[in-house]
Parts: sequence; C-alpha cells; structure tokens
Amino acid sequence: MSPPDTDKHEEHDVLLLFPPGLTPRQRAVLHAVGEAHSLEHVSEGDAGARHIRLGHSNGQQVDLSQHSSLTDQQLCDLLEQHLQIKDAGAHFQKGTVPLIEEQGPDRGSSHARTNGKLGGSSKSGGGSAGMKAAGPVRGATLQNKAACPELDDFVASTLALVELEREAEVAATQEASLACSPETAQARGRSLLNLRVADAEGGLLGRTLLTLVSNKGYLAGSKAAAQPELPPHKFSPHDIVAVKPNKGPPEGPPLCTGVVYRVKDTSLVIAVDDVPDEGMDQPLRIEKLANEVTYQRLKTTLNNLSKTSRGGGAEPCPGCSIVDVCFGRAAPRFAETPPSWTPHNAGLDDSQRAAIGLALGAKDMALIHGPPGTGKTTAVVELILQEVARGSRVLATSASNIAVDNLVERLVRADPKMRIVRMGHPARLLPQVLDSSLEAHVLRSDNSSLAKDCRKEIKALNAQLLKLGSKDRAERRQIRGDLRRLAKEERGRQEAAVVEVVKGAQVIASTLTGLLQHNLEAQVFDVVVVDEAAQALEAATWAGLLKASRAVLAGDHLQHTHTHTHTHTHTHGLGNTLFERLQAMYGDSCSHMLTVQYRMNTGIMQWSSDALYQSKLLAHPSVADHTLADIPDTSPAPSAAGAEKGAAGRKGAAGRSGAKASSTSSAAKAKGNKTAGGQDAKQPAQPVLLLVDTAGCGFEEQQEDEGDSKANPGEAKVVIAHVSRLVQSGVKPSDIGVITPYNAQVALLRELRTDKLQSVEISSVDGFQGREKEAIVISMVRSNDNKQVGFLADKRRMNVAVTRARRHCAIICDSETVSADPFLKGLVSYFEANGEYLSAEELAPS
Ligand SMILES: Nc1ncnc2c1ncn2[C@@H]1O[C@H](COP(=O)(O)OP(=O)(O)OP(=O)(O)O)[C@@H](O)[C@H]1O
Repeated sequence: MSPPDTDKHEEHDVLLLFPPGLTPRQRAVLHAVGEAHSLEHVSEGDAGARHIRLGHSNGQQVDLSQHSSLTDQQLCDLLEQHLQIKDAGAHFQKGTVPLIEEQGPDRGSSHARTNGKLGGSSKSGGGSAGMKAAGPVRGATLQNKAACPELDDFVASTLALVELEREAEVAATQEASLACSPETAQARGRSLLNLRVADAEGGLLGRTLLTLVSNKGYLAGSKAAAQPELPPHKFSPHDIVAVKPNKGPPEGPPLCTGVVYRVKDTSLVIAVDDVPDEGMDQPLRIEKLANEVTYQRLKTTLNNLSKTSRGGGAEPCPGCSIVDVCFGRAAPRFAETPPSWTPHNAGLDDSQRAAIGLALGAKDMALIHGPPGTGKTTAVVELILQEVARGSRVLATSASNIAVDNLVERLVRADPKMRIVRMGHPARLLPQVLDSSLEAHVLRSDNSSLAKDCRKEIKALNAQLLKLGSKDRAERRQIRGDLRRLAKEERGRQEAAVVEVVKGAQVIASTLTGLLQHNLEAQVFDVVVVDEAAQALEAATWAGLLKASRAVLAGDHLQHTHTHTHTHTHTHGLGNTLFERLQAMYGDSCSHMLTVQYRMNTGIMQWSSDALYQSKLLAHPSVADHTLADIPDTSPAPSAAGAEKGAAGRKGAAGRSGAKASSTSSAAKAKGNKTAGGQDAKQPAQPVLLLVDTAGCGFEEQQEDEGDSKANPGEAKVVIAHVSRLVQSGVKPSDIGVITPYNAQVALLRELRTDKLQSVEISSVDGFQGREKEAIVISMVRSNDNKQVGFLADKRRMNVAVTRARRHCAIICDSETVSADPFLKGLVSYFEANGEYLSAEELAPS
C-alpha cells in the first residue's frame, strides 16, 4: 500500500505533522518511535484538533493534516519515507506499546481528553491500554504551597482536635446517662433496663456472645425470639455498651463492656471479651458508651505519622514516600512509560482508562477524581484487578462500611477466585459479603477446627453455668477456670488461623477506622486504594497510607464530605480531607477526572457540570435523554392549575410575589421531550427539571422547639403534593427520593406522608450520599425576611442533592430567599431557564 499523496521533500531533517484522526494506538507507536530514535515528539491542541509532530526539531515541516486518518501501514510507510524509520511496524506488532491518550512534555498544560467520544473503548488491537500521557519526564508539580502544612504542625493541631472531639463525645454520653434518671435514659433510647442473660456462646477470637432479653415477662425455657418485645431503643450494631446491675448507681462501674452484635425485636446480642465471674445472673441494664477506641487509634496513627519525620533512628515505614508527597517534600512521580494493561472490563470509557493508567503508573500517589455517577468505583475495581494481576498486594479501604462492602461485592463478582478478605465485625457487614469476611475465611481454614471444638465446650460450660445457683460457688469457680483456659486455647488457635488467612490475601478490605482496630500492624502492602477518599478524615486516611508504598485516592471533593465530627472541630479543620488538600496542592498534575457520567439526564447534569466541574462532564448516550416517560407505565403528568408552556425567563425579580404564570422553557422541551433515541416523541410524564416557587405564598420557615433544626410546613405540603403527582403519573414511590438539608423538615415530611407514599424515601443529604433515584424532590426550607440561607449555601451539599436524580429533579423553594446567595441564585436561574416553572399556589392551592 502506498502512502497518501504528499509533497516531495528532502529525506532528512523533516518534521512530520500528523492529522488529528490518529488512533490512540497509532499515537502510542509514534511516541515509542520518537523515544527509540531520539526525535522530537510533541502533541499540541485539544480533543479533535490535536496534532502530533514527530521528527527533527528544526527540520522542514511536512503537513499530513489534510488526511482525516491513516492506516497503520500508511503510517509506517510515511515514517520510512520521511524519517528513514523502518521499525515502526515492529512497534505495532509487539502489542506491548501502551496506548496513550495524549502526549506532551508538559502534562499540566495538556489535560487528557476523551476526544469528544463517549463510552468508547479503544478498538485497537494488541491488548494494552495504558492511556495516560507519558512525557519523557513524568512528575507532578506543587502548585499551591499554601495548601501544604508542615508535618509536625499538622500532627500537633490534629491531635488537639481529636482530643477535643473525644471530650465532646464523652461529655455528651455522660450527660445523657448521668444527668437523667435511668427511666429517662431508657425513654431517650440510650439505655435498656431490666434485662437478663438468656444465652451465652463463644464467638470469633474467644469473645462471648451474650443474648440479652427482657426480664419483665421473661418466659423461662423459651427461645429469645419468643420473649417479650424490648422497649423502643437506639442501640444498633457497632455500638459500645456498658453492662451494669439494673439497680446500680448511674456512675457505678460496669460489670463489663461489649459491642452490640445483633439487634432483634426481643433481644440484643453483645460481644464481650471477658465475662465477669460474678454479677451476670442478676437483672441488668445496658448503657451506650462513647467510642473512645476510635479516638485512641486516631491518635496512635498520628503519632506513627509523626515518627516518619524524625529520620535518624526511626524505622523507615512503607508509606514514607507518600508522606513526602503529602507534605510537599517531593512531588508525585509517575513511571516514564506507563505500564501496559489489558482491561478486565471492556466497557470502560476513555476517561476511566486514562485514570486507571495514571494510577498504575504512579510511583507514590495518584488521585482519581470521580464526579457524580462517573463510575469511580467501576474504575477503582478495575484498578484493583489490574494491581492483583501484576502481583501487587492491595489494601482496599474507604471511610464507610457500605462503601467497602460495595467494593468487595464488585471485586468478587469480577473475579470470584481473588483472595480477598473483608476485615471487620461480621455484624457490620452486608450479608452478601459475609463469605469474604475474615471470620468466614478463618472458619474454612484447617487451623480453626480445633478452635471449633473449644467453642463447643465453652458453649456447654456456659449453659451449665447458667443453671447453677448462687450457692454452687466451688463448681462455678471450677467452670470459670475451665472457660478461661478454653477461651485462651480457642484464641490461640484462631489467631493462628487469622494470621494464615491475612498473610495469604491478595486484597485486604477494611474501613479506615477498621484498620485502626484490627491487628494489621505487621502487614505491608504494595498499594493502598482509598475509595470515597473525599469523605474520610485525613487523620483516618493515614491509617491506610502508612501501610503501603503507593496510594491511590478516589473521590470527589466537590461532593459532601464526611459527617461525623462535632461542629467546633469541623470548623477548625478536623473535617479537612487529604483528597482535597492534594487536589489543591498538585491540581490535575497528579489527578485524573472522570468525565462521562452514567446517571443523569443531560439537563440535570449540566448545572452541576457548569457550576462545579468546568463544564467537563458528558452524559453517556444511555442516559443523556432519558426521562420519566421512558419508564414503562408512566403517563403524562396530571396538570397543575395554570401550568403554562411558554418561553423561559418570563419571571423578573420584581414579579416574585403571589401566584405567577409558569412555563416550560424551550430548553426543557428540547431535553425533556426526547426519547433515548433522540427523536421527538411522547410527552414526558414530568419535565426533567422543575422549579416550584413558594415566594409570596407566606410559607415561612419555623425554628424547631428543641434543637437547631428548621422546618417549613407550607413548603412540606407542596412537596407532598408534587410527590403525589409523580406517583399519579405512574412513577413508583420507591423510585422517588425527597431530600432536605434540615432534619426537622425530614421528620415533618415523614409525618405528612400518606400510606401510599410510604416507600418514598425522605432523608437528609447525607442519607442519599452515593445513591440515586429516578426522581428527586428537593425541599430547601429556608424562607425568611432576612434572606438567611444557612448551610444551604454549601455548594457540595447542593451538588450531592441535585445529582442523585436520574430523570427528574424538582426544587421546591422560596426563590426570593435562596437567591440571596449567589450560588443558589445560579441554581434557581438554571432551573428557571431550562425547566418548567410552577408557583407553589398552582401546585397546592391553599
Ligand atoms: N464505562 C461504563 N459503561 C457503562 N456503565 C458504566 C460505566 N462505568 C460506570 N457505569 C455505571 O455507572 C453507574 C455508576 O458507577 P459507579 O458506582 O462505579 O460510580 P461512582 O462514581 O462510584 O458513583 P457515585 O457517584 O455514587 O460515587 C453504575 O451503574 C455503573 O454500572
């Protein structure tokens, strides 16, 4: 095959300008050829306008850009003709040249693009797909020194904040238990009175599981399930409890402490390390305790972090180079040639491939920035599979149990043979991942059969013990002695089994705080992957980072951060996350943003994309045009009185009182009235975007009687009216989510919910984090003369709220109040301009 026509040139000192339409593989080969022959190799321009120049820097330029594309053979012929390079074909045949999405010595100036393609996987052969830029020198740069604290300062200030946090929690717990009578504590759900031990059995690692049931109305000889119901309470698995004599003084010492293992209507099972010799056969009460262990572990982690800066005698820890990057002593480094890899998931889009390529090539630290619905966890799963395939030992972690379970479930589905061990108390895990739990692995291991025998004996002895009266002291003492011996033996056997399982794992999965609690001290990993890293306290993140030589953090600092700190420590910086800090320090030079989202109709996505992600998000074709009307059985909306389809922007600031005309903008029609196929088709059941304005309706916000929260009863009625409309038009109640930032409004809306709407989920923003619904209704609550919006103004919170919606998002608000905040004003204006507008009066006439 002959190359396409080109002007005739000298056969040396030539600089070739290639057309933009090269395949990623061709670009990769050009890069490899440039490196092999020490030629200048530059990539310029963005997306569809990107050209590659290859050749001699001062040579005569041969412009090939008039050709829309080249075959591999044509490319080889051109290289041979103009640059006398004969081995380009061999690069194609090797099949190991990594694909690259972009090239350029200055990675920071040319960010990887998807070239306008959505969801496209590279069709090129060879099977390698590392797609991130690989300039000759790979290293990120510190772009914002101010975002980088000194390590010692960070440790000192964070230790102080952790202590403050601990004190606050202890004080709150003590206040709850000491400042009121036991009956009041029970009424508040923090205590359970008059219980008895109905059963005791051995558990993992020598703990005893005590089943507590109500002593009042106790049915002797019946199973726990047949006992009377316990009063309402707030105990849940993971809580730490103190077991006390029922009539003992409030400040009296506990008989023992334990962790709630299982909660049922008639019983509560707690796991106890050491059952006391005396006192457990009397009526008991349990009280919630502050979880001081977590704070202690956080402090230990911070102290370990601080040791890494001492140099000299200190042992070098595996995470030393990560520490250097995070405290600005060294910039993140990347392999000069990104490792080649064959995707396990062939459906990955270009931005996911690029992010995985970046992470695989990271020598110390890389970030995967995953805006809403962009398949961050999908990318993280692929990354872990790739790491395991290349022999790495991986620590997979996240701030929450649910995120870790999600990861484990997807990893097991992708590779059932992978040796993955989920650490953590089985009571805290989703049933579908129990099979991967440490406990399940240990039970399957040979080493645990002897431990099982010990447990049987323990159970029998415990049963015997419960039958003995208080006079049988000698016999009780004898049995206690046997129990202690057996527990020790069981623990020894099980510890050996645990060591064996942990040592053999390719992936250890745990929450960050779980890492602090489990004895993984001696364990070292090649890479730690932190999912949802933007929701994790930096102090907790270090528990994982100190255990590995490389780290990949995946998250989105533009969505809501973690939730469990007290306000005062949060405002002083305990709530800051490492993900956000690194993003501020190094910007895009060590991070790759995923840009294709698989959740939202374009109309919903575009606000978030424009407001927070520099308009970089693209909707995958499978979701770009989807509407409620595409769900089978969804019919056109029952019309609201006066709902008008007209031009957008009919509502000036001056006209914001009383019932107003409403409209559907042409933009909304364009977006909402299309099927996924793109043709104009059936009328959507509801528009994609809806703004229901309560301005001028007199729906004032109200302060909660006890507490700081707010509610808005008038607005709540409008919310329920709109939700009812959605259900009437055929949307399943369980496909609808109502989000409001105020707990008092959550409670009010739940009260107003009719039977038909019971499966509509109503929750705060936190309750919807990481989740999605077909339709989301947002109740903003704030409506006041002073135009105060409080924490509504938190961009991340509102970003999470809006981006939970797949096909329909409705905002119910007082536009006059909320528009006092510029960010919210932008949101309201966007909905007004691109969606349907209704006055609250029209939707729910008063
Ligand atoms: N390349 C892809 N092709 C098709 N669907 C995809 C792709 N990547 C992700 N998805 C789908 O997008 C949805 C979201 O993916 P995933 O749970 O990985 O995203 P996430 O970014 O972790 O989500 P969140 O916004 O909740 O944090 C899932 O249904 C997933 O199957």
